[in-house]
Amino acid sequence: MAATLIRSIVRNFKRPATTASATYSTGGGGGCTCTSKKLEGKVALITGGASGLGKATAGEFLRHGARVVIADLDAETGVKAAKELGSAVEFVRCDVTVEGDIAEAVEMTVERYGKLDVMYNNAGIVGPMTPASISELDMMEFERVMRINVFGVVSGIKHAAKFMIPARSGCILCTSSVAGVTGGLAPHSYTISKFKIPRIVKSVASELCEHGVRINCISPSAVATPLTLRYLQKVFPKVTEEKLRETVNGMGELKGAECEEADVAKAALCLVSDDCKYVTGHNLVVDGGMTAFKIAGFPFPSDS
Ligand SMILES: NC(=O)c1ccc[n+]([C@@H]2O[C@H](COP(=O)([O-])OP(=O)(O)OC[C@H]3O[C@@H](n4cnc5c(N)ncnc54)[C@H](O)[C@@H]3O)[C@@H](O)[C@H]2O)c1
Repeated sequence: MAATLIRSIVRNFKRPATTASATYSTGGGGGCTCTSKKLEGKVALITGGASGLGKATAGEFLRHGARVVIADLDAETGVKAAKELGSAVEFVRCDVTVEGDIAEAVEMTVERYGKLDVMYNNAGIVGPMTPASISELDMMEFERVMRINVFGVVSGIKHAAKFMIPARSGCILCTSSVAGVTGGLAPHSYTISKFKIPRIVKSVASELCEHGVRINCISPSAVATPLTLRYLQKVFPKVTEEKLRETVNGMGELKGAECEEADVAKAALCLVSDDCKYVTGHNLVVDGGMTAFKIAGFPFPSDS
């Protein structure tokens, strides 16, 4: 993700990004255009829900009738986000690298609402952008990224499953990335951590199936969120949010479509709602065709 963005930014500083007119989603801008509420009466817990994709998904779940608990490391942003989103949202401070925090967030949700229908393990970090070479990888940093992006996800699955298995219902979602679909899009630590998520999901789905519990993951391409901006600014300190949005929107292969947080949120909604009641162990890639691209002139040169 990060390396592709950097290449794209460099290209875009030289030539203006193609302007696109539509979005990946049909509703655009985060508003719900449907008439039926897909999560009416459901209770969802979202890690990393204070910002970016987690916050956008919290908003989408709310619009569809869910009550949402945001679990995040950043208490200030989390409290602000919960206030902004409304009274059906609560914040709980939680560090996903601490198993006890996850266990408490799940227990608190079940105590308060009597159940847990949706567990969304979304919290993640990119980690350092450098070094580029595996031969210089900082193993402490590698461990830190794995602890948040992998340990945190497995821990979230474990503690949600404790309630969902006896309830014989529930749905777990995890965030991977296109960086976990094809190599070379992001630093090694991030890439390795994201490659693990679809495999974890397959492994766990094989057990949870027999309890009527679904588990899937979602793999977005680059979206203009605080995470993307923060990390790009480490390489290009002058990159603005506007420039980032312009660049991200020029990255997908799908013509006439722009990528927004809402596209990921709507795909997440689809996976956790009954629209996908027969889908489990799946990795839904939301990338505007980025990982399905065709190399120009291959296999037949354009002038043949
Ligand atoms: N933005 C993108 O382009 C993109 C693309 C593909 C995948 N993703 C993935 O989507 C997820 C969300 O990313 P985002 O872009 O919304 O980022 P973001 O930085 O906007 O939000 C991530 C949230 O996770 C929280 N968090 C970080 N460490 C935590 C911890 N130890 N415990 C609890 N919360 C913690 C942060 O406080 C933050 O609120 C991540 O897993 C990321 O890898 C993002």
